[in-house]
Amino acid sequence: MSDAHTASPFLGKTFGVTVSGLTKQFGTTTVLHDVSLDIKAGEIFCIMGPSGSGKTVILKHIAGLERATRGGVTIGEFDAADPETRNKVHLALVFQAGALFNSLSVYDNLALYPREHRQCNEAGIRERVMHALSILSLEKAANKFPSDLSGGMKKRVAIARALVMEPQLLLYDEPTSELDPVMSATLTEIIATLREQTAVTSIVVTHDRDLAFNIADRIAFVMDGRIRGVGTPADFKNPTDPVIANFLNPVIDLKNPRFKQLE
Ligand SMILES: Nc1ncnc2c1ncn2[C@@H]1O[C@H](COP(=O)(O)OP(=O)(O)OP(=O)(O)O)[C@@H](O)[C@H]1O
Repeated sequence: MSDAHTASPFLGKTFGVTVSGLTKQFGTTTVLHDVSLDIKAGEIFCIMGPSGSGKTVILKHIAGLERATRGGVTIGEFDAADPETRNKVHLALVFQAGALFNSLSVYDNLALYPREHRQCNEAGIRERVMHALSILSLEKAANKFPSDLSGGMKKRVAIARALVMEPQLLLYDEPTSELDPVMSATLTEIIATLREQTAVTSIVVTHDRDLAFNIADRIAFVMDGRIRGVGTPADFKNPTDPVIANFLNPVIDLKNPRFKQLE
């Protein structure tokens, strides 16, 4: 069995992701410069970096939602930009906004994908939906509507919905944004537990230092559309690169002209 296909209780397969020389231009602006990453099957891989550095654009290329200007992404042996790949790889996205349908109950939000894809009968769908809800401790919320839920619960529902798709690759964009510290810690545990239970490859775009350092097998730092460093959390405990060090432990200098207006 190759490195790209380790056992997963879902479909018996999970996938590594290779980003090769990925360059992306929007109009005349280049937002990704020759980005290369080798994400192993079953790994929790975090992508960190300042706002606007290109993290979400990388994630969108992995999800097949953007076309590369040069270079590309493969998921296992499949080209991420090929629409057929979505039929071969179960990929689920947990986006910043959660994107739940407000007119549908939590249960129906989760049941939507298997119903649309006619994957099983209603009894089978019920089993999958309730299993996903139980992993996220959401059984009691099944009949509620998104408007009745807190931000943290909506995030958990979004993850449960992704799980119903039986993903082999889970992509998270800022999973802990807008969450209080306790809920952030809970979510961190959930992501780690899911990987333990399902061996799913998880790619997490985040600003959240605690999240990344607690769950990542490896972290990539993206600065101005370029990879600045890749390593384990231990590698970055005391970073030698001053740019990464300043990102992780910013030194606020109130004499800096940027703060003049505050005086
Ligand atoms: N569809 C688009 N058209 C034009 N420019 C875009 C588009 N999508 C992203 N960009 C630009 O690409 C750059 C990187 O954006 P991206 O969303 O990847 O940043 P990010 O690192 O995820 O930031 P944040 O942490 O704030 O979410 C930004 O300058 C953004 O304005």
